[in-house]
Order: sequence, then structure tokens, then C-alpha cells
Amino acid sequence: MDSSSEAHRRIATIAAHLRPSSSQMENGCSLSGANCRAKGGAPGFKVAILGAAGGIGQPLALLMKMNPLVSVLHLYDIVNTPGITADVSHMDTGAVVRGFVGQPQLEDALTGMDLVIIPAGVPRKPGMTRDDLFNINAGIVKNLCEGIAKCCPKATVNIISNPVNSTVPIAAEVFKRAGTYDPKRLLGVTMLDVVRANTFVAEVLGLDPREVDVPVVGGHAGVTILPLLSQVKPSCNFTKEEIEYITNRIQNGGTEVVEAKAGAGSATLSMAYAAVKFADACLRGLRGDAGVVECAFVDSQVTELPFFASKVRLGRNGVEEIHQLGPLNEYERAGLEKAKKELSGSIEKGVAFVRK
Ligand SMILES: NC(=O)C1=CN([C@@H]2O[C@H](COP(=O)(O)OP(=O)(O)OC[C@H]3O[C@@H](n4cnc5c(N)ncnc54)[C@H](O)[C@@H]3O)[C@@H](O)[C@H]2O)C=CC1
Ligand SMILES: O=C([O-])CC(=O)C(=O)O
Repeated sequence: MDSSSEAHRRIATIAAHLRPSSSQMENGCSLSGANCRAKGGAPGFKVAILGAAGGIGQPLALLMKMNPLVSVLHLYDIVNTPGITADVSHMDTGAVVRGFVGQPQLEDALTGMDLVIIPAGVPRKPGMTRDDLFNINAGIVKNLCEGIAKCCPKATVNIISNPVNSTVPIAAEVFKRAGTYDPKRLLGVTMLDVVRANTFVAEVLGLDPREVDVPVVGGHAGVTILPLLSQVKPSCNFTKEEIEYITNRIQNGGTEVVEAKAGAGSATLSMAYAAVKFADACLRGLRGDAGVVECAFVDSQVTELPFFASKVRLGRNGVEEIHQLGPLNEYERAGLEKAKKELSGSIEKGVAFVRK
């Protein structure tokens, strides 16, 4: 028996006799530390998902474990992460997975992370607006961002928890208070609006959605979601009726899913897909890839509002450049005014929550 077969035999014997303790499972390794060679030393980025046991968190964990840019994946939630970690950690992809459960383990979950993705918080039920989630989710996001400010102040942060139009300003205020705010590193995830827009436009035009690129600006709720159909690539023309239909469908895409799920939550699978698409863009930017451009809700001077979603170029420092809105038609200019009015209140509400 050669030495590597002997090593495998020894490990198999140990594994058969060891019943892993919960702390060993949290290390993403079912052997004791001395016997486990998976130390997470491979090159790549360290990513944490906060809210990893949820409807979005679980498929997001699965997809991030498949991302070759990720070397270490930390899964944090207030419940159920040991099981999800054990499950995902068996995938034969590169990232080492570690689970953390409950507030006492938040700091360990965050320490050393390059990218933190936050889908923690309650989802909508039929009849609710995203703003109806504010009372619960504002406190959750504030608490998690306090942890980030303390343990990984230089991490890039992707906020998914709704209402995004308020939770991003909450995060910014927490970081300002802690003296760690870097506007380039804080991004509200509006990617699902773009994913939907590409899909719905492709349906109407009879195109492959992978070939369609629709800029969606503003924010992430109702009329604040503003697709710029005059700037769709490949360049195309719509009838007035098509513009009304597509715009309404994009603005109400979240509600369409909430109603179809009939009380069982909101978009989770398409959101996990969108979150991974966006996180991958952030990681490619951090790696130094050129020309990575996506829409996101960020600290912005594109309008008079302090936060606004538009196309941004992602780089080694996070948001390297914020694109202007470009020429808008009359329909879009009217939409922009409506969007700004609602956004302004949502941003102020978030800021006031932390300053109060
Ligand atoms: N930005 C976007 O485009 C979208 C945002 N969302 C939002 O994402 C959020 C999560 O949605 P789902 O995953 O469907 O909800 P969910 O209820 O299935 O999962 C939320 C998870 O957060 C966890 N959680 C609660 N408090 C926490 C805390 N203090 N620390 C860590 N984890 C905590 C829960 O235990 C649960 O596992 C909701 O606010 C929803 O509105 C949903 C879809 C799209
Ligand atoms: O609609 C919701 O509550 C969830 C969400 O943000 C979306 O699906 O766009």
C-alpha cells in the first residue's frame, strides 16, 4: 500500500469512529482539526452569507459553493446553519464551508471576509409592501452591519434584505457611526430587477434573454424600479402598449411572485440566481477584471438623492465609477420624477432609524 492509500485508509478509519461534534461541523470538517487537511488556504475570496438558512440563503449558499472565485464560504444564520453547512460542504467544489449559528458566533463568521452578502430578514406576504418589512428588517440589518464594521470593515457588502431603499441607507449610517464607511463598498442588490427586465423584454421581442441588456435604475420597490427601455441592447423599438406592459411587469415582478406563492414567501430561487450573478461581478471586479458593469443601488451623485441605482463599474475597490443615466425619453423622465419622490422618503426613513 503506498503512503497516500495508507493515509486515506487511516482517515477513513478515523471518520468511521468519530461522531463529529457540532463545533467540528462548524469548521466544515468532520475530522478533528489535527487530521483534517482542508484549511481553506486555496487562493480566492472569503465570502459570508448572513441569513444563509433562509429561502434565498440556501440556494445562494449552493451557488456560491460552485463559484470558483470563492475559497472560503461562511454560512451564518440564527437557526439551522449546522445542517445546511454539513450538506453544502459535501459538494466537491473548491470552497471550504464553515457554519455559524446565533449572535455569539457572528464575529467569527465575519472576521477576515472580503464579501458579505445579506439576505437576512422576513419576506413579504400577499397584500404587504416591501416597506411593511421595515420594522423587523431594519433592526436585523443594523445589527449585522455593526458586526461588519467591527470584524471586516473593509469587506464589500451586498444588501438583499428589504426594503433595500431603506436598508442600504441604514447600513451606511451604521458604518458612518463606526467610522468605517466606504461608499464604494456598499451595494444594494437590484440585480433581480435587471434579470426580470431582460427576461420580459426578451419575451416580447422574441429574443434570447441572455442577449438582452436592460438598464434598470432608481431603487427596488414599485415605481422606484425604473427600466430604461429606450436604452435596451440590442437596440430596438417598442410600441406604447409594450412599454406600459413591460414597465408594469418589471415594477410588479416581486408582487407577482409573492401572490403566486400565496403566503409562502417571495422570490427566492430567481433572487439567489440574481444574487450570485451580482456577487460574481463584485468578485471579478475585486480580482481586477476590466469592464465589469452592473446596476446597483449605491451612494450616488447621479441625482440629487444620496442613494440611487444605476449602472456602476466594479473594480478592486468596489464601485469604481457610477454611470450617468444617459438620455431619457418623456415617459422615462416622468417615471424618474415619481421614483425620486418615493425614494426620497424611503432613504430618509432608513437614515432616521439609525440617527434616532
Ligand atoms: N433585493 C431583492 O431583490 C430581494 C430581496 N428579498 C428580501 O430578502 C429577505 C430574505 O428573504 P427570504 O430568504 O425569502 O426569507 P426567509 O424568511 O426564507 O429567510 C430569511 C432568513 O434570515 C434569517 N434571519 C432572521 N434574522 C436574522 C439575523 N438577525 N441574523 C441572521 N439571519 C437572520 C432567518 O432565520 C431566515 O433563515 C427578505 O427581506 C426579502 O424581502 C427577497 C427577494 C428579492
Ligand atoms: O417582492 C418582494 O417582496 C421580494 C423582492 O424584493 C422581489 O422579488 O423583487
